[in-house]
Amino acid sequence: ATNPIPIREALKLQPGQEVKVRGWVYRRRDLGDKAFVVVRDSTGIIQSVFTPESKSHSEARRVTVESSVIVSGKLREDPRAPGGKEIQGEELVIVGLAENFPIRRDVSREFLLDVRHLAVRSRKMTAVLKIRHTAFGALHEWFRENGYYEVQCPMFVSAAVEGGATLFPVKYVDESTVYLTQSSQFYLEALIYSLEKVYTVAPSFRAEKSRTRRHLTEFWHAEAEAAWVGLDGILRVEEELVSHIVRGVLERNREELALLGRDTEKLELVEPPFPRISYDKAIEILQSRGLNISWGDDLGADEERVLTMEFDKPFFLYGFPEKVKAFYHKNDPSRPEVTLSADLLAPEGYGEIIGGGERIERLDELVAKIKRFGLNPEDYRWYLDLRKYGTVPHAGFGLGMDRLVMWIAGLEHIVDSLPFPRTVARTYP
Ligand SMILES: NC(=O)C[C@H]([NH3+])C(=O)NS(=O)(=O)OC[C@H]1O[C@@H](n2cnc3c(N)ncnc32)[C@H](O)[C@@H]1O
Ligand SMILES: [Mg+2]
Repeated sequence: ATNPIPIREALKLQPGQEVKVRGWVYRRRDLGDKAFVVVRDSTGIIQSVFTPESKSHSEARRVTVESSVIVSGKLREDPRAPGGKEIQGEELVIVGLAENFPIRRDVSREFLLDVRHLAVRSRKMTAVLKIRHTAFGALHEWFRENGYYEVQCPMFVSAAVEGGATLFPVKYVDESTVYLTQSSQFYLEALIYSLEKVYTVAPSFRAEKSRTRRHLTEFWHAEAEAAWVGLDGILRVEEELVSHIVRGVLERNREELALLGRDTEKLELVEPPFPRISYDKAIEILQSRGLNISWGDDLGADEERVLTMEFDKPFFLYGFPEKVKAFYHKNDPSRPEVTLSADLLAPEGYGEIIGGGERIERLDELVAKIKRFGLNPEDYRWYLDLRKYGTVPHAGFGLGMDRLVMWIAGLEHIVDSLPFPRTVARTYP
């Protein structure tokens, strides 16, 4: 065998064929005078066995875990080997001999986060990254197949979208203070007057003070905005999009979902239409389940978890009271105390993955609400301009991609959904 092939392909070959693979030593052990070297690459693992007759027997006995190697030999059946086949090792070239690899079975979660730059090599992390890859690709697929233009918005901004409490201030080059973006929404609302339907996938930043399983300080945010669309229309977009992504992962990442031990039964149910319940109904359900909550309260992770147990697929929670949502949400003309807003909650206890709804399109209504919320219209000067020049009904949403991957992959904590998480307690490595 001259050129190395992916391990996944090597395992498909017939026993007796010569094969060459390359990658990193996943496991190594001696049994008597035999050296067993399991090699890992991005597609999987394969065992190779070296005997004293093998040309590279001494290399196979001295090579260390995570050394980079090129292994060649003859393929043979062995039901005890991963994938049911192994390489009868002939040659093992050590490309980079690894120092003592610090990650062992018994290390703590915190240590694994401290060495995330090495822990990303694990089979679990590799599986999550492949699911993440599919989810991001399916999102782009759906938006582009449905007439949405991908746009890019600034990361340095001058105003809060989701409240000042979670703004990250940044000392700008001219010594002024600007902020890291919390959401590209306002820029998307400007761009619908050019492209009508737009989306962007970019980091958003929130100075979250609380340590929870679903909050990052830097998260990947897929946001969309569409002109001429109301609340019902944007909910249909959201359920089609999320269903397309889940279907894509079920089609392309069965192996990874299995490696993660993910029960995919609930994911198989994800298809439109998703149930829609009002905020009023949600409060009723929560009170009937004994939670101490009143109409007008915001819903936190605990309340959302209880609600998700009522459904076996994602569901919309719509019609939040004005005071629990940001200022830009349009008030329901027939019931001004509530807004034409909606969150999408993922089942199995995961909760909110999307926030969105219809925006206020009338200038006078928006100025009045900005003032009612104690904000300064001057801080929203250019955002208000959008209502002065041909305003249109429009709606949009923001999908937390890390929360989406956390749910689809069945992860316990959002930090396991992306390679280098940023939380209130971590900005290293
Ligand atoms: N274009 C829009 O309409 C988006 C809107 N301005 C917005 O930012 N809504 S949101 O605050 O609910 O955030 C949207 C989603 O963004 C996710 N999100 C929001 N904050 C976080 C944090 N801190 N960590 C991880 N994920 C987060 C979560 O899934 C939310 O549902
Ligand atoms: Mg939200």
